[in-house]
Amino acid sequence: MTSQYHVPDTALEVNEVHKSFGGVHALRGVSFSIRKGEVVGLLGDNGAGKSTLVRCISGVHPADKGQILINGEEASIHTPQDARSYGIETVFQDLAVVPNFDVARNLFLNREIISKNPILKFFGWLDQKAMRKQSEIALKRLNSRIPSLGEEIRNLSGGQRQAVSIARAVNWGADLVIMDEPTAALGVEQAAQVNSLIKLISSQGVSVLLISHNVQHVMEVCHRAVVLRHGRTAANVMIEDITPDDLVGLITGAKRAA
Ligand SMILES: Nc1ncnc2c1ncn2[C@@H]1O[C@H](COP(=O)(O)OP(=O)(O)OP(=O)(O)O)[C@@H](O)[C@H]1O
Repeated sequence: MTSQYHVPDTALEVNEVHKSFGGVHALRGVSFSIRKGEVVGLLGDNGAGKSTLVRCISGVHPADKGQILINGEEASIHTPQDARSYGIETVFQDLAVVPNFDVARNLFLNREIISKNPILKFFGWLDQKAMRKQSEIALKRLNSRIPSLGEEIRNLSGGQRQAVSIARAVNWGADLVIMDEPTAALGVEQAAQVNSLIKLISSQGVSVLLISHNVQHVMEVCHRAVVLRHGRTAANVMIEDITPDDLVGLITGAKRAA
C-alpha cells in the first residue's frame, strides 16, 4: 500500500508512527519522508523521540502503529535484519567496530567471506584476500584516507573509525544510512572529513538520516531538517529556508513551523 504523499524518488517514508514503552508514549504519530540522495537532519531536545524513531526504522524496536515505506512499498521491519534487507544500515554511536580487528575484517563483520577451499572452509577459515580486495574497492569509492586495510581499528583516529563504519554501511548496498551524532566526538578536521563523506555518499544516491543535537552541523551538511518535539513532528524545513536561530526556536518550542 502506498500513501497519498508518495513521490517517485522517495527513498523512505514514515507515516504516523507510534511507539510506547509502558506508559511512556515516545512517538505520537511521526511522519516525514526522505528523497533519494537527500541528507535529512533529525533534531529535537532530549527525550523528543529521535533515538526511538531511529530504532523503529532500523528494526531495533518495531513501531506499534503506522507505516514505514521503502521506495514506495510498505516495509515490514521487526528486526535489524529486516531493515538491512530493505537497504537500511545504521551507524550507531558506538560504531560497532572490534578494536583489535583490522579495517578489512571490520568492514566484513558478521558477513565474513569464508575460504572456498573445502578443507579450510570446514574449519571456518576466512578468505582474507577476497575481503581485502573488496575492502579496497569500498574505501576507494569513498575516497577514504585510511592508511592501511591491515591496520587494527584501535590505531585509527575517531574520524577514520567513523569512515570505516560508514564504508561498511555503504559497502552492503545501503540505500539509506542512518547516523547517530557522527561528529559528536570528533575534532574540527575529522568532523570536516566525515561531512565530506556524507556529501559524497549523498551524491552517489544514498540517502542519509542524521541524528544531531548540533544545529550548525545540520546547517552544514543537510538538505532538510525534521524536528521532533514530545514525540511529534514539530517541523520539516528546507535548510535554505531557515536560519540557525529559527531552527533552535523550533527545537525548543519557542518558534512554531510556518
Ligand atoms: N527502552 C525504553 N524504555 C522506556 N522508555 C524509553 C525507552 N527508550 C526511550 N524511552 C523514553 O522515550 C522517550 C523518548 O526517548 P528517546 O531516547 O527516543 O529521545 P531522544 O530524542 O533520542 O533523546 P536524547 O537526545 O536525549 O537521546 C523518553 O521519554 C525516554 O525516556
